[in-house]
Amino acid sequence: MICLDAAPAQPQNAQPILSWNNLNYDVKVKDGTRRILHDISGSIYPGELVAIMGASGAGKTTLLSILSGRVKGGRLEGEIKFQGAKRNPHTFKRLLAYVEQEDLMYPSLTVEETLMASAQLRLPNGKYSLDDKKERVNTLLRQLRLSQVKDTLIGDHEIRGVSGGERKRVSIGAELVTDPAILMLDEPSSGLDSSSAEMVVTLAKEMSRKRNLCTLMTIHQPSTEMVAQFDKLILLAQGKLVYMGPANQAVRYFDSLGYPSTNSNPASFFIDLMNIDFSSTEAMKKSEERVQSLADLFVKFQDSGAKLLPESDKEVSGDSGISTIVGDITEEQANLVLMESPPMNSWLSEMIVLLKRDWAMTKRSRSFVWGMAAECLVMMLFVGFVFFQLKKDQASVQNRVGALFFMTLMDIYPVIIPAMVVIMVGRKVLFRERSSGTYRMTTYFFARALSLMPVFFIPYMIMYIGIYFISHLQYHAGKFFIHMALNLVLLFCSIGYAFMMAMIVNRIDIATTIAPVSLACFILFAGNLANANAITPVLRWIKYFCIVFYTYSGLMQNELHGLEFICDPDDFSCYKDGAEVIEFYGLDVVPIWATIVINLALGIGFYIIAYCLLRWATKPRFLWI
Ligand SMILES: Nc1ncnc2c1ncn2[C@@H]1O[C@H](COP(=O)(O)OP(=O)(O)OP(=O)(O)O)[C@@H](O)[C@H]1O
Repeated sequence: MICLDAAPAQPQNAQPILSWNNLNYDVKVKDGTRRILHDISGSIYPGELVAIMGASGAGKTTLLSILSGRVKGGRLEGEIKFQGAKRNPHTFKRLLAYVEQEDLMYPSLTVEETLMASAQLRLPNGKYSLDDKKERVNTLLRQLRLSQVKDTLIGDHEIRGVSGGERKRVSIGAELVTDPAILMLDEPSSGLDSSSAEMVVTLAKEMSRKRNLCTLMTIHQPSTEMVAQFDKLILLAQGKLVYMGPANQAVRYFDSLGYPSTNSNPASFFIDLMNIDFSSTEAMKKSEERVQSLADLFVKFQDSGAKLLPESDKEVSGDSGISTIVGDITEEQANLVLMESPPMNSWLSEMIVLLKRDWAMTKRSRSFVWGMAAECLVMMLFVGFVFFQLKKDQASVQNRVGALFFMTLMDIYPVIIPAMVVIMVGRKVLFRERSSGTYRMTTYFFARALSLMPVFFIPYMIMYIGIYFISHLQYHAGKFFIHMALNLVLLFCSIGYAFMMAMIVNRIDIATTIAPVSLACFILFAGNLANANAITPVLRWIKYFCIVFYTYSGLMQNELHGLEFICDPDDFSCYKDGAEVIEFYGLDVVPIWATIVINLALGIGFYIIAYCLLRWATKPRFLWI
């Protein structure tokens, strides 16, 4: 039938790094289930560059997701072995470098910072010193042709950064900086021009050879030059395997089946052969029959035990200047793979790296940092001068009540919504990093919270101090520090609340709609707009869960106790002293110390809930076999 070579392509005793048998994958559709992959078997070896090709919808991404252990939903059957044994999820995750189609990185970090953070988080400190990690990053920058742009920001649609091709290479670099055994790339050429796409494939080849790394990528329609770089092809059509073998034998294989090449680009020829023609019912039926026949013939071919060998044992790729040895991986190379996953670094060192990374990003969010500082300065002057040098008359009672209420509002509205947006921005990167086990969730959470705090705490403290002295609240050291403590604890609660909301809702537009509504409830029960004692008993208890109520109550008691007001003896409705005001507003129920302690406890509660939600929401729910 076809020209077959007797000898195997791999060394006799070489062990595949990854092998899979009879993979079947079904998903639920409206009228039952649909089989996406049919009985797919295969194996890949260290040092090989393997491409999964097929028309759109053939199942390439699904197969790659299954092999990487990242498929979600549906029903998966079959067997996958890593180095001849059942995969251990933890080990496999740490030895796999997976580059998603979308380049998920922080836009405000530079290329070098991105690679360095990956190296510091993922390379074990016990094995690599800081200098070793720097050296490794520098080598990678050179190998990935990124040295020229190492100080350029990654960028996105808002920040001008590196080009699309360079960004893809950084994504690859961030994964390769570790010692992976397998590199998987989902459509690495998508969105790139032909020369950038070719460069990515060339680099993948170079890395595979240099590091004895098995690289598996899905690719839609590569150029002839790119196909020439691949060692092995996996061709899928309608979820069925129609070819798996040396890349330079595929044309010969189909020719022997009676399908001579009709295109100078082999990839276009394969896609034409495997494509379903939807132009008419008849054309569709014919193309479906052809695909079925190709799949059946490949099963027969595999069952016959025959093997396809590359045309030549050695080829040298001229244009890249990279030595591409096809099909002659030595036995020693084939088995030279890490068996164990690298240990995780200590909690503290992880925390320091993440804090530095988050702080670098926070500092560069100039519009956010300066916007917050400017807002606090403007509000300090505005509020301070509206309530300028409060006296002891009856009008000053209203002004004190209003100034303190406004200050509590300032602690929540302008904090919660921007903080929530900042927390939600890096969500996709977090999912990617958690899927590859880059760090612990506790270190991520602490670093994120701690790096946000100064942006709010520093300008807010200046604002509180400014308003306090401009408005002439009671000049008493003890009262001043209690006033500061009450406001700072509310600020701490607000950031915790922002974390919680950001974890409950996963879309910024929904979160920014829901948050103001929930904040409105806080304000209603704060004790200013509605009298705390006069709210209907059915709802009155809500104030005890309201952070604003405690702060406002504390601020009012702190400021008003000890004040005597000028009161016309004929005016029965005037307040004689602060105690009367506090009593009238119903804010004398909880002592000041308790308002601070309760708010602190509620704030810590928000952070704990946010952390639990973070763990739950970002937990990878992948099918595992
Ligand atoms: N969870 C799912 N539910 C329903 N259909 C699914 C699901 N996952 C995959 N599919 C379908 O399975 C088929 C294969 O999808 P897959 O994304 O693997 O194709 P692909 O070859 O990577 O395509 P493309 O090149 O267009 O990205 C498609 O028809 C897709 O719609």
